[in-house]
Amino acid sequence: MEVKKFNIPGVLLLKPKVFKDERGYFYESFNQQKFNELTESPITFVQDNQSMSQKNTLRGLHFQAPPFDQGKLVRVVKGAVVDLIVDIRKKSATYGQALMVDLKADQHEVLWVPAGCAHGFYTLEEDTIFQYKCTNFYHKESEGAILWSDPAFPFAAAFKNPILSAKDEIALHFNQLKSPF
Ligand SMILES: Cc1cn([C@H]2C[C@H](O)[C@@H](COP(=O)(O)OP(=O)(O)O[C@H]3O[C@H](C)C(=O)[C@H](O)[C@H]3O)O2)c(=O)[nH]c1=O
Repeated sequence: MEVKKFNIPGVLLLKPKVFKDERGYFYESFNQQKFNELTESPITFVQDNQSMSQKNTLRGLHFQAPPFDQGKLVRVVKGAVVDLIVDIRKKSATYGQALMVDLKADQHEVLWVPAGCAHGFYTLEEDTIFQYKCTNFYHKESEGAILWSDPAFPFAAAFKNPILSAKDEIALHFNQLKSPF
């Protein structure tokens, strides 16, 4: 399996081996042993999520505060996204840094987003299906959101007038965030 690291510590892009034959393809989208070897820690997942979004939708930037913080192992099942990550770990050398990672269903890549990062994605195709494993359960009271278009991030220059939820329309500016990490 190929693995790519980024400037934000802990973020990993995994490219599993894809087996193709006359029927189509097969690949392991998650393998606990291989994942533990890569992250060098016994990370387990307790909840799987899936969302479908129209083209030009932006979901995020979201996180859950400890003790309900979530690491997410994300992938695109249909369509394509630009995955959006911001490091909100106060003691991190990359605190406030943003990352954009292209994820396309036909590339079969899986992205690990560690807890302590705000996460979102922007859809590039109609009916894009996004699937992800979470290391902690959903806990609404622990949810936090940062405004995707904050000038501290490069996202507003990249995406024009995306479809947003009411919650995401009014999220906090980054400089108002009191990060719980
Ligand atoms: C996240 C979540 C939501 N919900 C309910 C709450 C709402 O009634 C409905 C839609 O939730 P929301 O609008 O927060 O969904 P997204 O905007 O896709 O949120 C996600 O967006 C970005 C991409 C993330 O990384 C997070 O995993 C997650 O916050 O599903 C649940 O019942 N369980 C859950 O785990």
